[in-house]
Amino acid sequence: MSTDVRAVPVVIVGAGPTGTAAAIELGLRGIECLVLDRWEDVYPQPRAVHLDDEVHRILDRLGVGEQFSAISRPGGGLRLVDRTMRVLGEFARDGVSGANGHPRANMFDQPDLEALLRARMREQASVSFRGGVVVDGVEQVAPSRTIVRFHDVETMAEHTIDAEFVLGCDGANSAVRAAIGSSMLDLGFEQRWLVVDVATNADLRQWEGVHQVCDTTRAATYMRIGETRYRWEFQLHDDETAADFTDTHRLEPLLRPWLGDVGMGELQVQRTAEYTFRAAIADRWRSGRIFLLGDAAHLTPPFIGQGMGAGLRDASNLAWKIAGFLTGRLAADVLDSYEPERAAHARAMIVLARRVGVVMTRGGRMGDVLRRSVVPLLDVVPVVGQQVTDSTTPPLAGSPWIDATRGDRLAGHLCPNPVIDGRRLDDVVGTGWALITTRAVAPSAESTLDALDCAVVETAAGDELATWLGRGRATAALVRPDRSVIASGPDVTRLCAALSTLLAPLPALTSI
Ligand SMILES: O=C(O)/C=C/c1cccc(O)c1
Repeated sequence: MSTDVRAVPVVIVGAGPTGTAAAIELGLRGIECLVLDRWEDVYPQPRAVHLDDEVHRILDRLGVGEQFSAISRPGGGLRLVDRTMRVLGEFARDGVSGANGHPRANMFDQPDLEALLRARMREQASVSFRGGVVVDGVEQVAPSRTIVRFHDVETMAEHTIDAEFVLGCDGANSAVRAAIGSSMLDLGFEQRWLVVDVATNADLRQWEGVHQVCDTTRAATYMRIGETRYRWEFQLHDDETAADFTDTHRLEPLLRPWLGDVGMGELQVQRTAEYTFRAAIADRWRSGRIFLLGDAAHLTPPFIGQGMGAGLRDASNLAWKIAGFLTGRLAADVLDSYEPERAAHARAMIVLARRVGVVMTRGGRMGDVLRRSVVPLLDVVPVVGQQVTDSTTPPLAGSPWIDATRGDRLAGHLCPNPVIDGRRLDDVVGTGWALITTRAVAPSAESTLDALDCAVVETAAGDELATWLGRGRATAALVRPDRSVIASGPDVTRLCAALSTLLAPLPALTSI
């Protein structure tokens, strides 16, 4: 056993997008953390392909938003088609979302995004990364002390480290989840699908959104994810495996409906792989100061492209809370808000994805007939109809850190991100708290907010923010570092008072 026991405030297990995002968020707040991963480099194969405009804002806050725009391609939205490609329903997402300031659908190749995140993580002075290691044990020995044991894959040298917090971002087979005795609750969806990634210079001339083929005999998904990159997914029959589709003769009949006059010889098949699409959520996301994030906490079928985004939302929800606690500015109860806020949101997105999956794949011949009326179906199932159409995700709820007292119409919602004097609100406000108000702030409240390091954004009638406040029947809104509204209302003084009960002032700078 090595004797290199040392301590670090936060250990992050897993350097996928969720773990890296959490590390960057903590690093930007000066929190020391150690990130451990089985691999030195990012996994080179394509996987997730879509993030929405809300999650693009998270990437902005991490400092990789512009780079992400450069490696991603705006998507056209979602189209449900039958097996003859007749359009059953279309949910267009072309154009930039007014609220968030980014394309509502962003298509990309996961290794490209992971490379950006890794590079950004390495820029954080307080973050260390150790690849080529496997975590063997995570044991909380005292309320603020967890021992993480890991070994070097190459040398087999064993190490231990003390952490105050451990973030399990270690994926679907999470060792951290097992260590805290949490189990995945099956939410009733499990299907084997074939995933086919193709590169080609040929233009397939298809609609630029995601095509979901609703067909009980062979449900399928097609989408363009880059200038020269395309993704197909096909439900596998019970007697099939991905190995049956490695040669182009077997693949051609599957791809042909989208190829027009493009020949198979013009396509480079980058990868065929089998995935089991599941809907599941962890029964507990936390034990003491050990937390689960990303696929360790939830598995979302890919039919609405919300799987990876859920992990980035977890990181964005939790990191400021841990940093606030470790710097003494937030009380420990802020940590209690992570699981209720994120579990309810993740579950809603899983259920929505599962419903789209069911519409696509189940019901036999009668199901095919019913799917012809899928548009009315989406109208009558509000969560599917409204969310698939709007591409907005549900407001956060369920914790005292969202003060959704009766009548507060904005609490839990993301605040908009308009351009103010040439800069987006998120750039103006940075990584901290903000008060958005249509009324001038009284000097006493202003000095309170200043001591709390809470930015004040005054907005005038006719501005986008003022219109948003007006729709919420509020004149001011208090916005958390993750841009969710904690409370809104007509009384700035009450909001300031509320913030002072939650947030300690910045420590005064001591002069020498
Ligand atoms: O609703 C959208 O805009 C995108 C949906 C989507 C994205 C990626 C993969 C999918 O199967 C669906």
